[in-house]
Amino acid sequence: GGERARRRMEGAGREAPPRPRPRGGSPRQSGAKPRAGQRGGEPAEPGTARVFSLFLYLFLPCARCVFGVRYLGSGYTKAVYRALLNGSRAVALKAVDFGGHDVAGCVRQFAALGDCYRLAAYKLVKEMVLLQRLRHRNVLQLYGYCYQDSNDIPDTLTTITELGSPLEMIQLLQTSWEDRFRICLSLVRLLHYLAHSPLGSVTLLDFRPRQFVIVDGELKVTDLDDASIEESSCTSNSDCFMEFPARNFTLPCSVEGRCQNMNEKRNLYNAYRFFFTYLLPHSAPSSLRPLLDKIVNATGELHWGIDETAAQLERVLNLYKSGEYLQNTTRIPKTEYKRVPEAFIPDENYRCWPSYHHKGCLLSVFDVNEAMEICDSYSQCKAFVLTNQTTWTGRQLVFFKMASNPIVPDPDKITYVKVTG
Ligand SMILES: Nc1ncnc2c1ncn2[C@@H]1O[C@H](COP(=O)(O)OP(=O)(O)OP(=O)(O)O)[C@@H](O)[C@H]1O
Repeated sequence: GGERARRRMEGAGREAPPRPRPRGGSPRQSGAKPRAGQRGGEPAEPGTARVFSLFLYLFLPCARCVFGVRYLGSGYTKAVYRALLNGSRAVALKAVDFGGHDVAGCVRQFAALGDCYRLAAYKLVKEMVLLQRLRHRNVLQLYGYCYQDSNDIPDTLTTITELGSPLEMIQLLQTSWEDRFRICLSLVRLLHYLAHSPLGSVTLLDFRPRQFVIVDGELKVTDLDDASIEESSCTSNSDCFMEFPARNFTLPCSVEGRCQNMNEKRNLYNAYRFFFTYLLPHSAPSSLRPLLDKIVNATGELHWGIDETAAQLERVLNLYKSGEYLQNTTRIPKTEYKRVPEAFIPDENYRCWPSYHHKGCLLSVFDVNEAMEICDSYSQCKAFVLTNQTTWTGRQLVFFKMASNPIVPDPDKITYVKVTG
């Protein structure tokens, strides 16, 4: 129950959000605080200039840069808020949670709020430094930080990052395989980066789904305070023991006295047990199932490292995107379809699962043949409409309909009507 006890103080006894307060006078002492804005000699990347300029003016009291602060959630140590930067861009603010388990527990024991704050703020600073050094599309982007006085403590730190939405496993299980595969692929790309990061091989000691958020359909890691870079030292293999609830592993101890690839393998097994088993095989295209099952088994047994796992997931992506996964299923034309260009059927929806639209049956297809196959296999389906929208893999979104009347002109769509008889 430690995990549970550790969590959730939401609602009860919550501190007020870090409402930015205008502060009188005292100009910021430069050099006294970590400078998230100093990006050293990192290579320029797209958007760097914009991010850098954000850093520059966020060495400011929070009140000067964020507005409309709203509480989002919290964990053991930190509370997260949504806010508007310059009144436009929505961002996430993270600050030490004075009502959280860490600070409250420490204060109960030591009755020293200032020191307890500093102890907890260490995690926030560590996370900020890691977010700054580990730059990848699946690591939450750090925009900067600001200061404010809070609970009589001067200059408490607030970090400002990209805003995400919490990763809800139940919700994910109800989405299309394509979207679930995207989560697994972003996770594997993240773990590949972490295994080869500029800081060495990084492991996420706390790997539950709540350490991640979704931004535009991609998974990103947000909570890095439990990240570790040190590979365990060992004198024999038995020192390299990894214990999980359902399985244990013993890794080889290298001649240098380090547990070989332990950081990478810990991440990978966690990815298997929290993500792959639930998200990868379930309702996947049948021709991809053998490969997906192989990935799930190999990671569950830790037979592969992250490089091989990443390569195999990229392979699945290519098979899916290129339509190669369809090749051994040649369509036997059961039904004729009449093509009606520049036409749309506004009503006549029926529900299907997993649909991209909550009212109608909106699915992604590789091409018109796949759409015909889908319509052939649903007795309800009497027509379908190709839209000009695509999914993240570039597949076309298609509405399946239970009748073809009324049909209206629409320059961006093509309707196919089943010709019966
Ligand atoms: N950038 C973000 N956008 C939206 N929500 C976020 C963001 N970052 C964190 N959250 C939410 O806030 C919660 C708390 O954040 P975080 O995990 O960093 O705090 P913590 O105290 O370290 O938590 P834990 O005790 O779980 O390690 C997360 O579970 C997540 O749902």
